[in-house]
Amino acid sequence: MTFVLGLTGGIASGKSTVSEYFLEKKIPVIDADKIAKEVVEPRTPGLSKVISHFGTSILQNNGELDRKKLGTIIFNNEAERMALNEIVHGEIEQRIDQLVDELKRESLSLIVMDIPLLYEVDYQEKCDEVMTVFVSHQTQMTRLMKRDNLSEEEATERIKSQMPLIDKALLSDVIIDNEASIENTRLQVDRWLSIFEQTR
Ligand SMILES: CC(C)(COP(=O)(O)OP(=O)(O)OC[C@H]1O[C@@H](n2cnc3c(N)ncnc32)[C@H](O)[C@@H]1O)[C@@H](O)C(=O)NCCC(=O)NCCS
Ligand SMILES: Nc1ncnc2c1ncn2[C@@H]1O[C@H](COP(=O)(O)OP(=O)(O)OP(=O)(O)O)[C@@H](O)[C@H]1O
Repeated sequence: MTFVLGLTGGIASGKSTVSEYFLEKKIPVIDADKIAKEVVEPRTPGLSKVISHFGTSILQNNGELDRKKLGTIIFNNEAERMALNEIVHGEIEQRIDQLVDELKRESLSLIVMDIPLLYEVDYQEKCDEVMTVFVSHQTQMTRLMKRDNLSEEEATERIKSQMPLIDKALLSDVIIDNEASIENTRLQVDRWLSIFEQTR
């Protein structure tokens, strides 16, 4: 039986940093952010629906989605965020389910689903365990502002648009503390993997 590990956390808490490590270890990772980008590529039904709702002003000159512009709209307006979620989440979930089915058919022992909004969309039901990548609010703010070049206000809005990270941590089976170095974080993942292998 393939074990499905859900990987979640808050915006900029370090999910990609952890999923890159799983990939280095040759463990397949389904990346929800990547799938979310694919469903709104040029000439997709997803992008057409997004344009119908948000208008052509959310496009760049080359016809691609202006992600920065759409981000500014949805992270500042709950109704617009819910509208976008309503448009794209169905297809994202279908693609994730399809990938999980395909990987399960390969009889792999472990696969990882990296889903930022895992609890928000109730995907814990589809996981054998959930791992939350946790950092303090201050660290999350600092890393988010630096990585995405955001003001304090913009970073706060983005963090507030998600379930509080502490609630995700409390709901999850495993917490990875990503406050210290990346090396330290990797050691915690190693520990989980070694327990996983011993108990299989
Ligand atoms: C708004 C968009 C265009 C901004 O694109 P951008 O390239 O700037 O960011 P990216 O997609 O890399 O997302 C960065 C992070 O933002 C957070 N985030 C993204 N969408 C949402 C959302 N709808 N609600 C809350 N947080 C979100 C996640 O933590 C994600 O990891 C994009 O995030 C998007 O299409 N979101 C809707 C799809 C979605 O819910 N994605 C989350 C994974 S399923
Ligand atoms: N332990 C760490 N020490 C220092 N910087 C870190 C650490 N972990 C991650 N970072 C940096 O913090 C930022 C956020 O990390 P990462 O992109 O992995 O988060 P994420 O949870 O995948 O974000 P998102 O939800 O936006 O996709 C990145 O710039 C990353 O390089």
